[in-house]
Amino acid sequence: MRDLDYLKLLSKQYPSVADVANEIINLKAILNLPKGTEHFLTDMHGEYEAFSYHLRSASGVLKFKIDDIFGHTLTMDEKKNLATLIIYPEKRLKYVKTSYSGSMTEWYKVTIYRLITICKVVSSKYTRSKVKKALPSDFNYILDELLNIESKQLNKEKYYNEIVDTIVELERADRFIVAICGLVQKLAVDILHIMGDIYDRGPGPHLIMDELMKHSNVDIQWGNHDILWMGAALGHQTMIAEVLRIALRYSNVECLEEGYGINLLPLGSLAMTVYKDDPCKEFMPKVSNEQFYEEKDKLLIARMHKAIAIIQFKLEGQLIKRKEEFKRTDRLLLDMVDYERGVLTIDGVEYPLTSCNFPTIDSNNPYVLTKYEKEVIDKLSSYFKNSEKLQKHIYYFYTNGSLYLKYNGNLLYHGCILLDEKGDYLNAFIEGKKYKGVELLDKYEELARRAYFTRKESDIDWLWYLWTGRKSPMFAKEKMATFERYFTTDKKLHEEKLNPYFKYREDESICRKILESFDLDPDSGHIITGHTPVKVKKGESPLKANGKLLVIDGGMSRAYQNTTGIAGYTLMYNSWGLRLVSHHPFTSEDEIVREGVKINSNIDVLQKTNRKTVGDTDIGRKLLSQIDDLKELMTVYRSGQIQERRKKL
Ligand SMILES: O=P(O)(O)OC[C@H]1O[C@](O)(COP(=O)(O)O)[C@@H](O)[C@@H]1O
Ligand SMILES: [Mn+2]
Repeated sequence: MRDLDYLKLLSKQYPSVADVANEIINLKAILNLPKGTEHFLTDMHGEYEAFSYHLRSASGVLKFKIDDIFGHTLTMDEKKNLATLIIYPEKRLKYVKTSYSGSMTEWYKVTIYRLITICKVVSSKYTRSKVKKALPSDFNYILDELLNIESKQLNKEKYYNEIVDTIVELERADRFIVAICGLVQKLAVDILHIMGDIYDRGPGPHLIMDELMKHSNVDIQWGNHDILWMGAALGHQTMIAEVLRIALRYSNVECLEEGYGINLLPLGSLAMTVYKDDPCKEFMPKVSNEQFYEEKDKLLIARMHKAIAIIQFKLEGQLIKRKEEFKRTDRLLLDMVDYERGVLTIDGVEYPLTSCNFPTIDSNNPYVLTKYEKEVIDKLSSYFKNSEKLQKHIYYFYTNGSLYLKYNGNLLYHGCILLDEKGDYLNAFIEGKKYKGVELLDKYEELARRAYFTRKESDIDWLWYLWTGRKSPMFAKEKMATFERYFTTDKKLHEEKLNPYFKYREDESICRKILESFDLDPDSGHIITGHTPVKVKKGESPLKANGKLLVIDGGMSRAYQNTTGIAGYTLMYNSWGLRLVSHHPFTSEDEIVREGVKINSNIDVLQKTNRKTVGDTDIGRKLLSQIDDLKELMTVYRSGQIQERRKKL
């Protein structure tokens, strides 16, 4: 029996038996709608165009919907063109107008009828009120009418045709098509799960963030690269240096300067002064669009890249020394360099450095910044802290993100659950207490949130730990061999050993144990993760542990497509089950608009179940408990314990 005070409160919202009955009927009806489609994306690494394509096309699912709806009544080309229009309506309309030889009036009418048909199908999964809320304001009334009448219904056929004819006559067809295509995109997916690593390597993470913030239903599982940016945005100088180093390594200056208004001039001046005669060959940017860069531009970027890398190594050293708890003294590499002989000594073995020009390093005090370096990093950190856009994006990470998520029976996280060599949960001591498994993740999340609220450097240091620490579930590797990768050639030194979890994730019993420890059903649940690109080229499968665990990082990041051999995976979980889609490299929007979408996605059906309804989901369970509350309210109304307040007629 619910508390009477609680029911009194509820009675304010539902003041009469009739109101309660209406709501119960409404909720029960919702429980029987098909489960909404979940769309999982991971490791976008700044690839805005590919991301946007996935979002607009629901990762190829729209193309399949069109096939289902129109079957053989349309040709393959017609279906392809329709899909292209829905994905890129503005650009495709422009293209059609210049290339179509028939009557445009006819084209508009036929196209609008087809779009309405598709829209009806994708909206049929939702309540009328949810669809109404999603309608674009310009065409709210008209779309509501068109979606809810049958064109063949007696007396309505003329009315329906009249609406469509008038839209075309009044030259509103372009805007109407753009609006309805946007609606189809929106309704095709109910919720978007982003499994982390939006940032670094590619040019457009800020654009991805803008797009996500427009979306109505998104959750993010923080990736190590996102955590890095979260720390940088809070003004943490070590992480700012790291963010800039990676950006310069991939010559992504635009994202910083134009996207976030971060002025790189001070760093440029430092680089040109301090490294003016240094060829900086280890720091040449990785650029795929070579032709846009002149040699002198590349050299400038390389020098800035080196300048910030050295600042990063120094600041990291300072952090490691002040934070003994992180147990990271193995990374105090600047102490291990003989600056006269140009060698690095690790565990008694000497490795020659590829170059040894360190004009800002005092060999007796290698971690101290020069006055000039300090001035530059101070300025840069004020730019990061004052970038309004960056601050908004990071706030969004905190409000819509978490370290892991349990959703409809599945467990979602970016990297790993830390295990030891024996496959048991790895213990970690934090602030004097021992944690492992779920508790460890919860503790890390608490620390990440504390950093945002206190903004104390010693708290923000924990974000750095999550970026690269030995026991970080997002990084999941023993160390980050950045210095060695720049300055030594010995491949053994470049290795970054993965946590034993990556061996055990192939083991079904371990994956089941993990699901159970999160209070999830190991029979029906799945673990869904990103972080490690699946080397499809070498025969690796994204399905591990008999399909209990899925790794959906297939390399949306262009920089990793050579390793993976594909352009990424996306996962869809609709009312029929889980479907994994693999993608061929994204070419360009213009090419797709011209040539039409390619049918290049393979779909593997992982689980074909009876059709799931909202009643089978987490939301469904909440609705069921609301129904129970309402039933009790009805009982107390009837027994007179609470008075009904009937509306006056
Ligand atoms: O390939 P890049 O851009 O040099 O980055 C290499 C670094 O990125 C990392 O792989 C981390 O990034 P991921 O989370 O994408 O794996 C480090 O372990 C490694 O040192
Ligand atoms: Mn990652």
